[in-house]
Amino acid sequence: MPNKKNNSGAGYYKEPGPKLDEESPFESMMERFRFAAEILDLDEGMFQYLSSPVKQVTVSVPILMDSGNIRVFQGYRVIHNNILGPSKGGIRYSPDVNLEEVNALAAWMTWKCAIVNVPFGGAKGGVRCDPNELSDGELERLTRRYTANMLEVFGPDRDIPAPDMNTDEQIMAWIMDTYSMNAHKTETAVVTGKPIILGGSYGRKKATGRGVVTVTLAALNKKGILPNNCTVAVQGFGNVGSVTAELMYEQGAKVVAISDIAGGYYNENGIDIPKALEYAEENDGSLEGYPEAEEITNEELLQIECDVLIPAAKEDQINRENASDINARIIAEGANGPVTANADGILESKGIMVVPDILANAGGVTVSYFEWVQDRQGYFWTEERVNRRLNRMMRDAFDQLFKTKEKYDITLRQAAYVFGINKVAMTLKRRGLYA
Ligand SMILES: NC(=O)C1=CN([C@@H]2O[C@H](COP(=O)(O)OP(=O)(O)OC[C@H]3O[C@@H](n4cnc5c(N)ncnc54)[C@H](O)[C@@H]3O)[C@@H](O)[C@H]2O)C=CC1
Ligand SMILES: O=C(O)CCC(=O)C(=O)O
Repeated sequence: MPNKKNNSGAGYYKEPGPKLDEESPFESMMERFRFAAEILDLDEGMFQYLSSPVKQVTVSVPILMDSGNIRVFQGYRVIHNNILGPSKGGIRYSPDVNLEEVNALAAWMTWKCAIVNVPFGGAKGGVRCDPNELSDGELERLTRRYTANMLEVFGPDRDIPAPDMNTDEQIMAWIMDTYSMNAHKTETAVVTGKPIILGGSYGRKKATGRGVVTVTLAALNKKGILPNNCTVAVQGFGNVGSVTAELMYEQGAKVVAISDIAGGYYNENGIDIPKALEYAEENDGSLEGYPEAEEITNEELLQIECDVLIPAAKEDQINRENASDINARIIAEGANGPVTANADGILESKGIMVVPDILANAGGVTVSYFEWVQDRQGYFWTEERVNRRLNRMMRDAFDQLFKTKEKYDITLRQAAYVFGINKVAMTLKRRGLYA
């Protein structure tokens, strides 16, 4: 018999786990999880099952640097849950990567896959490094050694990585090749976000941004705002931010601000996004020194008066310190975890509609799923077919969560957690782990 939840309230669930910062990504995830657990009346056993990662792997990644010295990096992979299928999630390279962050990102993948209805569990990985300080050769050796140390974790039926911050299709190609060398056969489906020539999917590169735009348009529609009559600010100009800015621009929106790690650029008349893309392309991905716009800070970008704010860089950008200064009508979370749990209530009280990360940026994993399907079938789709199916799945997920929001009279974020967690819990019950 399942344990029955006691009735001592939300505090009951706060018991286990390490002491965390009030605004840590993991604590933000758990805060929302606890809320959804109360609504769903999850019993204690189910609560603990769904909040505990299935597997946390930490590896040392020693590599030979170009200098001839050995340097050892820390690598992580967390499988949060695999009840819906093999676990899925990106790999990030960043000096900030740590186990607690990866735990949060892996759990978000679990709820995200459930929301868009792809048959995957949730995982995430990373290596604590500054890729800007590594040569191409060092980056390749790092990726291959990390993959070699994860051979027992990764696998097309077990756990399938993909790109995330500071990782790209070349890094996915090295992962695929290292895994295949060890499997003694070419195993394209072990990783997604690969180059097309290696079994990648048309549309994957732009999929996350495309999905952000699909749900942003749906949110604008709910607010009665036309896309060609709206202003947009985008934080982050990498894979997610640049594509989102480009596609919103193509929709006729006025993109008034963009930024990257070096700072932001503002033009009240709208930034010419194709020009900005060209500029970044010519400057190694950086917007630094972009002309035809006023320089602003990332903090100022977040406070710009606009219809849609799209944080597409990293976690914890909108928090209890600055949430009351946000002047957008809609926030569409391109990044994972850009708004902390402490900011949720402040944004809600200001009437800002937040399209949460686990819905808004799910286009990436959706097309990763298409890529995995194509690799396993050895039959490849056109870009038009990928984009059409992506738009439909994102739109369906938005509508489903909107219904859940209305049913419980909660925010869209709360609805996303309720829907995702409920689906995983129901699947677990059907599979009979409790028997
Ligand atoms: N690549 C993908 O398919 C997916 C990415 N995401 C999430 O989207 C976010 C961005 O990922 P990508 O675009 O792939 O990474 P990326 O590495 O391609 O780009 C990151 C961008 O953010 C900027 N940035 C970094 N730190 C910043 C800071 N402190 N302030 C302002 N800008 C900063 C960088 O300069 C760069 O322009 C991450 O949270 C990632 O987890 C979510 C779903 C899928
Ligand atoms: O494409 C994927 O499999 C995962 C993308 C990802 O890491 C994310 O959605 O946060």
